[in-house]
Amino acid sequence: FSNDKVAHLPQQPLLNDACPSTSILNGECQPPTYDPTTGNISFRQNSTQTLQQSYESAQKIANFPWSHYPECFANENTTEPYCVFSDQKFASGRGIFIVTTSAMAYEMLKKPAFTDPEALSRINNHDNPPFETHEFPMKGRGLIANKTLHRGDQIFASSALLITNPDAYHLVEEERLKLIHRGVDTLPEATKPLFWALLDHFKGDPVDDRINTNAFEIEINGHTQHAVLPEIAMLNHDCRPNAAYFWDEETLSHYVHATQTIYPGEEITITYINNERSRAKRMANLKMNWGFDCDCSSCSAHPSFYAESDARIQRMEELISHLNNWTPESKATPELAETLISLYEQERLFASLGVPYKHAAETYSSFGDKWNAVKYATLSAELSMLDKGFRDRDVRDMRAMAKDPELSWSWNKRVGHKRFPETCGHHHH
Ligand SMILES: C[S@@+](CC[C@H](N)C(=O)[O-])C[C@H]1O[C@@H](n2cnc3c(N)ncnc32)[C@H](O)[C@@H]1O
Repeated sequence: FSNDKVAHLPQQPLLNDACPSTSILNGECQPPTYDPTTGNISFRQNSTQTLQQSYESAQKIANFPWSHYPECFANENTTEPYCVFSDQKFASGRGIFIVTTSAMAYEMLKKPAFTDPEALSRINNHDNPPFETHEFPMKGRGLIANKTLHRGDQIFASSALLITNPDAYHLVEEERLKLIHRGVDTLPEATKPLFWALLDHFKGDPVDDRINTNAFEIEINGHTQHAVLPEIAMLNHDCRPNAAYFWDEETLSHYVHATQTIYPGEEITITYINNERSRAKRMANLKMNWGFDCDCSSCSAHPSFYAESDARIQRMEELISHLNNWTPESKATPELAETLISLYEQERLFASLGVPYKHAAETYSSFGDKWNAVKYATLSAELSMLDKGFRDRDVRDMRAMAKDPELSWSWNKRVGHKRFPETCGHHHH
C-alpha cells in the first residue's frame, strides 16, 4: 500500500531548486531538507522572502505543489518548523493556505481534495443558494432560508479557506502572526474578500481575530486542526439548531444539511457546542470561546422553564448510563430507550436524535426485537449521517444493523433480563 500512497505524491522538487541560488548565497533562503523515508520536505528556515519572491521561487520548481515558497519559523519550543503552505489553484481556484508542519501539509496533499480533480465537484457550488444573508439585532449577520428545506436537504458544502495547526501557538507570537498574515496575502485576489468579510469579534489582530471568531475544530488523520470556511462561518449558534454540519477530511470540506423542516424566513442555525449539557455550562462555553451571551430560547427561558429543561438533560444522562450498562444488573429496557428518545424530542434536540435512536436500536436488538432494531438503526443512520458524515463509524454500524440486526454485537445480549425491574410488583394497588 505504501507504493500506492507514494504514487499520489506530487513530484518532489530538486533540493537546490527550492530557492533561487542568489537568495541562498544571500542567506535569504535555504534549501529544504528531504527525508527519503517519508518523502517529506522540511523547510527549515525563517525565510525573509517577500511575497513576490516566494511566488517566484515556487514557480521555478517543476511540479512544486504550492504556489508560494513556504515561509517557516521554529524555536526551542517546537520540534519541527511551522510553515505556511499556499495553493492558489485549490478547489478550482478558490485557494487554500495551511499553517502547519511540512509533514502534516504533505499528508494533506495525499487527500483526494488535492489528488482527485472530481473530489470537489459537489463542493463550493454557491449559485442559487437556498438562503439569504440577514442582519439580526444582537448577533450580527446570519442566514435565513428562502425556500422550504426538508430534513436531509443539503444547504451547502464548501472547502476550507485555511487550516491552522493549534501547535503553532508554540511559536513566538509575532512569528505565528506573520505566518497567518502571509497566508491571507497568498489567497487568490477573488477569495480575499471572503476572508476579510468574516466577523472580528474580539478586535485584536485583524487576521488572528477573524480566525478565532470563525474557526472550527476539525480532524485530519487523527490530529485536531482549526479550519475556517467562510460560508459556514455565517451561521449563528442555537442550542436547538435546525441544521447540522460535518467535516469531511477527504475533501477538506464542511457539509451542511437541514435536520428538520425549515420554512422560508426562518434562520438556519447550527450548534457551536455540545448541547446535551445544562444551560449554565452551555452559556459559559459560548461566552468563553465566542464571547457572546447565549440568548437562544432554551437559554433565555424563565428560570422555572430552564430548570425543567436542565432536569430533562440530567435525566437523559442517567438513562444513557443505564443503556450503556451491558452487565446482567443493567436496568436497560426498550421502554427506557423510548423515554430517552422522548426526552430528546421534548428538548427539541432534533439534530441530535441519531444518539437516542442508536441506543434504542441496540436495546431492541439486545432483547431480540428484530424489527424495532431495524427501525431505529435506520433512523439513527439517517440522522447521524447529517452531523457525523457519511464515513462515520456509528453510521456504518447502524447501516449494518438495519441490514441484519442478528449479526450485530448487541443481538440477544439481554434476552432473559427482566424488562420491568423498577415497577414490577410495586404499582399494583
Ligand atoms: C461564526 S460567527 C457567526 C456569524 C456572525 N453573526 C457574523 O455576523 O459574521 C460567530 C459570532 O456570531 C455571533 N453569534 C453567533 N451566534 C450567536 C447567538 N446565538 N447569539 C449572539 N451572538 C451570536 C457571535 O458574535 C459569535 O462570535
